[in-house]
Amino acid sequence: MAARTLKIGLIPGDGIGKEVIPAGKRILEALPASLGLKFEFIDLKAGWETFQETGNALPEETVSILKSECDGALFGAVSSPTTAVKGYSSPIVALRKKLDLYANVRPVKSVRGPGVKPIDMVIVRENTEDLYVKEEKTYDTPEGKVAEAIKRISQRASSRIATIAGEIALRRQKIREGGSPSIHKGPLVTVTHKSNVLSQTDGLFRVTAREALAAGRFTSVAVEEQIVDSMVYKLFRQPEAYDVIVAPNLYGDILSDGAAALVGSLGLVPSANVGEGFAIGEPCHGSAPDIQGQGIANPIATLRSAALMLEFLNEEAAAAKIYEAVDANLEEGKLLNPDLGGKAKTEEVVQDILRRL
Ligand SMILES: NC(=O)C1=CN([C@@H]2O[C@H](COP(=O)(O)OP(=O)(O)OC[C@H]3O[C@@H](n4cnc5c(N)ncnc54)[C@H](O)[C@@H]3O)[C@@H](O)[C@H]2O)C=CC1
Ligand SMILES: O=C(O)CCCC(=O)C(=O)O
Repeated sequence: MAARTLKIGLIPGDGIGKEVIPAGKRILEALPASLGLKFEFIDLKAGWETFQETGNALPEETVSILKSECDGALFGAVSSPTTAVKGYSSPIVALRKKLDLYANVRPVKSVRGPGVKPIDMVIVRENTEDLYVKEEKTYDTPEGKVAEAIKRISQRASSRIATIAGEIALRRQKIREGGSPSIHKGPLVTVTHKSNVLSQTDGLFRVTAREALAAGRFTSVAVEEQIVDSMVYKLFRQPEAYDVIVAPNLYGDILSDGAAALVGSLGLVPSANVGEGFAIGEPCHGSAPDIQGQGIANPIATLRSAALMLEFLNEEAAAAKIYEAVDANLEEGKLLNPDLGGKAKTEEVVQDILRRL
């Protein structure tokens, strides 16, 4: 069999992005040759440091190389400022839109072990609209300043995100039927929203998602809905109840960081930004300035993001190898980074996982 060569863009960004993306590259390079996969890597720039050097947080070259040369990419994290800086705009938010990576898929899974609450869910977050259209303005009134933001929800985006959520639920069910142990009995998609208050925007998301999931091919998928605030409550009390969650952009972002706390650390939770035939693996965490430069960032979210990217590039066997090696490290629990209560450095965890691969 001729080897398939995948061209992967590497965008470390800022802070611990620079510490974890090299680990993602190394795990791809270390995959067994028997899988028939080869990789070529292209280093690409984006982020706050890039903005300071060039005046542009997302150089046009990065976008054009991703579009014209790459099969996929790994994105670390960027340090976006919390106060407006003229000319700066979050490069990852822009990339998702420019490449039409309409789904942000975030699996959250606990480690198997005695006394550990089993959690195995995927949060499927809409990735192109909602408040992330970033159409904001501030104006003066006699009572002081007022700021406004547009929350845009479209039928098209809501329908396609619910459709991919349904497909992911079916795919998970198929893996279970293949004999993988699971805490879930059948495929379930939970649609989350706040349409009791935002009846137009979240109302459109809710109705459209339910319509998409009513399609014939999803008849085996149970569909539930849950208002986002009580969803947080139930997520914390009964996380094992969730299989696939589909959410508008901002709720999906918030829910997935919350869910990360349930499985031990943001440093464990991966994501993939998925479009038609293209995927960017991206850890859910940010640039973690509080630990940057110490060599202690947990690389696992990035390693799992590399695997997730491979899954969406139809390389499930290669992805499974990475998941197994990571799970073996966590289940043994001897070499853990400080976010999980251990003392290991990033490099030690990477070495341990590479050895298991
Ligand atoms: N996709 C992206 O590029 C994202 C970027 N950010 C940016 O990151 C910066 C910092 O944001 P924060 O709110 O502090 O969120 P953060 O996710 O960077 O950090 C939150 C907490 O989790 C810890 N943490 C995160 N990843 C970890 C890892 N791999 N290993 C061990 N501990 C880890 C951090 O040390 C910190 O205590 C901001 O400038 C923000 O704009 C935030 C989220 C996503
Ligand atoms: O800080 C940034 O530039 C982007 C933060 C993005 C983020 O949290 C997300 O939506 O995944």
